[in-house]
Amino acid sequence: MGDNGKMYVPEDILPVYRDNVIPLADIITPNQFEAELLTGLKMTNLKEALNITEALHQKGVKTVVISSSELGDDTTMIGIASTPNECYKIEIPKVDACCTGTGDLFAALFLAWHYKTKNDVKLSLENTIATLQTIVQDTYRKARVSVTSGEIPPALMELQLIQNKAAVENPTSNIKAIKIK
Ligand SMILES: Nc1ncnc2c1ncn2[C@@H]1O[C@H](COP(=O)(O)OP(=O)(O)O)[C@@H](O)[C@H]1O
Ligand SMILES: Cc1ncc(COP(=O)(O)O)c(C=O)c1O
Repeated sequence: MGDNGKMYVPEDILPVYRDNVIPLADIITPNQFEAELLTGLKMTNLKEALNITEALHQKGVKTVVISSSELGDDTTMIGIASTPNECYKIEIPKVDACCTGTGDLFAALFLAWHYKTKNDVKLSLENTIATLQTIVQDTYRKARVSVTSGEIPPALMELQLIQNKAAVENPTSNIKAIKIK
C-alpha cells in the first residue's frame, strides 16, 4: 500500500483494505506505515507495536507480520511476527540504500516458509530475514562498485534475486528472533 509516509495506491482504497480485505486474510505482512494506516494507531515503541498486532488479530487475521519498523536504531530495523498466542521480534541490519520490491519478496518468502514449517512463525521469520539479508547485501555491494560514495540511484538497487537462488532455497544466518509474547 505504501512506505515512508507515502501511499502507492489511491487513498480511497484504504477503507476497502481495512474493512473488507483484511478481515478475509489469514496472513498479512504490512510494513510499519501500512500497519499504522490499517489500524489508525501509532507505533513508536514495542508496546504500541503489540497493540497494533493485537488490533489486527481482532479483525480476524491469524498471522500478522510487520516486515520492518523504525523501532530499531540507526543500524537496525525491527521485524515482528505475531499470532494470537505468541509474538517474536527480529533485529535486521540495515544497508544504507532504498530497496524496491523487498516487501513483495518478504511476503513471498514468509508465505512459503509458513507453509513449509507448518505455521512455525519464529522459523519462518528467521528464514525470511536470512534470505533478504543475503539478497539486499549482495545488491548493495554490487551497486557500491559503480557508485563508491553518496546515495545509490534506485535503478542500481534492482534486487539480485536470480543470482541468489541458493539463498532462497537454503537461507543461512545467525540472526535469531526473540520471543516477546
Ligand atoms: N535498507 C534496508 N536494509 C536492509 N534490509 C532491508 C532494507 N530495506 C528492506 N530490507 C529488507 O526487506 C524487508 C522488507 O522491507 P520493508 O521495508 O518492510 O518492505 P517495504 O518495501 O514493503 O516497505 C525487511 O524486513 C528487510 O529484511
Ligand atoms: C506501485 C508500487 N510501488 C512499489 C512497490 C514495491 O513495494 P515493496 O518495496 O514494498 O515490495 C509496489 C509493490 O507492489 C507497488 O505496487
